[in-house]
Amino acid sequence: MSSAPTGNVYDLIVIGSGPAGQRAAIYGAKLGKRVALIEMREVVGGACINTGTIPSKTMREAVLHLSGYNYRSIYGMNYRVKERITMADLAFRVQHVIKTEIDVTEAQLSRNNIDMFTGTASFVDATHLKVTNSRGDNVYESKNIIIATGTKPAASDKVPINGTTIINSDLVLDLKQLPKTMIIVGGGVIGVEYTCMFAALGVRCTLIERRPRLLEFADQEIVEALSYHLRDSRVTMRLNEEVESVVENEDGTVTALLESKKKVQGDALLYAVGRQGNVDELQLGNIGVDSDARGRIPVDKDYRTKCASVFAVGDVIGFPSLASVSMEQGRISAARAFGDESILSNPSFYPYGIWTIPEISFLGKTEEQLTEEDVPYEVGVAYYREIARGQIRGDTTGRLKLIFHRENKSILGVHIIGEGASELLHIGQAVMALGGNIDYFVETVFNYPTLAECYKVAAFNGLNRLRRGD
Ligand SMILES: Cc1cc2nc3c(=O)[nH]c(=O)nc-3n(C[C@H](O)[C@H](O)[C@H](O)COP(=O)(O)OP(=O)(O)OC[C@H]3O[C@@H](n4cnc5c(N)ncnc54)[C@H](O)[C@@H]3O)c2cc1C
Ligand SMILES: NC(=O)c1ccc[n+]([C@@H]2O[C@H](COP(=O)([O-])OP(=O)(O)OC[C@H]3O[C@@H](n4cnc5c(N)ncnc54)[C@H](O)[C@@H]3O)[C@@H](O)[C@H]2O)c1
Repeated sequence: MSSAPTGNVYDLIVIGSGPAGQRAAIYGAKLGKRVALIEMREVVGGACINTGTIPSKTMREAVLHLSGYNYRSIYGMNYRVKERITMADLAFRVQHVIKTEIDVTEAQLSRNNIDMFTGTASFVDATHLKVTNSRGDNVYESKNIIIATGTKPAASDKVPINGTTIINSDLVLDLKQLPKTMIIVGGGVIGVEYTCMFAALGVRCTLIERRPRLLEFADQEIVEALSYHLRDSRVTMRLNEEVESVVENEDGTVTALLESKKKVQGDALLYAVGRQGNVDELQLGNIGVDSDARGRIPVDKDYRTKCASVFAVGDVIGFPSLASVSMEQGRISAARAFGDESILSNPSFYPYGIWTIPEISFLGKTEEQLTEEDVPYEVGVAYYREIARGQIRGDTTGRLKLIFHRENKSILGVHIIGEGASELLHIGQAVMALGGNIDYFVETVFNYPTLAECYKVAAFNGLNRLRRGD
């Protein structure tokens, strides 16, 4: 065993400063422990602040604002806040928010007396880490180590990412100009979110997905509603098609070669076929821990790896790979490391927010899952077009769908597509988590005119169907 200098001994060391690592470190500090956080990048925040969640959600906001997209149903299809939107317009707002988020995060970490070290961490053994940076190596020691190293975009030898015409989700803002046509490979969350943004900017998009449907974990009816919007935005969807390779053409365009021998040409291509865990640098073999082919580390319910002193949280452990859930896993792992059982969090109530245009949000079961499980359910739906706030906001295509048990009327799922979906979902989440049933919505008065009214309308609709025995 290598020993660390006395000053380098901590109660807890966290590797990675994304949402999982930040929350683990702060929770440890709040328990009064001496905590160090190691980050290989020059800036804190991980994929969440620097390349993933925050940039993509800020870009979406800029797209919606500048394109006037949300108000076209009121002022006409030609309504724009700015003609000729450039990548620089989008990057301007994104860089501002990234900088602010980094500042806020650094302040939180330093306020909690967390020691920050820049460098790449690797395991020497179960309680010692080597941290390497341009100035050399240092060894740190702790009885508790939390891996929160996140993921990077999956790559292929046959897809030459060049940062200009062939990009992955880390490089979207490096595009010098908006392409006229764009190919998006992968109909998962990243591919679909960016397709919506580029389509709202007037880019002709072709979305290629090897499975028969997009977002396969979401409710089918909601995905069908989204597909309607994609087609309406002139997106061509090629489902059941796998991209085998991508080539750069002499005229500067790119061509995706499909397994079916078809070819799709475009000005630019976004490759979004999943993510790969950041485990290569960690030397997990030195602590007897394995990762799978996608770089995911197996853990138990407390996020402990096979090596008792080492936990793993966030995207590096796989599904659901969300910033929200990564934060919670970070807190729980730090708590468990010090025998604190006080945080109880039920994964069945974890929500999903997909920032498509319009956005989608859901929690609980889908109709397909309940049918598979032979659960007797009924559905109540409210359409935004029937809700005053929907008309006021100019979103007349949204809908909220409540799924509830036919016998005890407990809420089994809430699925929303439409502006405000991700915020609106939390009402259903609270009722579900607190064990309420659909009667709550019937008996409760909501502010008017708000989208919350959808819950009441959907509840009445569902109960009427139940009575009629539809
Ligand atoms: C385009 C995109 C959009 C997204 N949108 C959303 C969204 O809307 N909502 C949502 O909830 N989630 C979203 N996500 C997912 C979200 O970003 C991740 O779930 C979250 O960032 C995972 O947090 P993490 O802490 O596990 O890892 P990360 O945020 O990836 O952070 C890991 C950190 O560890 C560092 N690191 C890696 N290896 C080492 C090492 N050996 N030594 C030192 N440091 C190391 C990395 O440099 C990085 O800073 C999105 C992701 C992407 C890519
Ligand atoms: N709003 C959010 O919460 C949000 C937003 C973005 C990303 N994320 C997280 O990031 C993670 C990664 O997202 P992602 O979209 O890259 O991965 P993903 O695994 O969700 O989707 C990748 C898609 O690409 C398809 N695919 C793979 N190879 C292909 C090929 N050769 N040709 C055609 N299609 C192919 C797959 O079938 C799959 O549907 C997700 O797990 C998600 O949790 C979350």
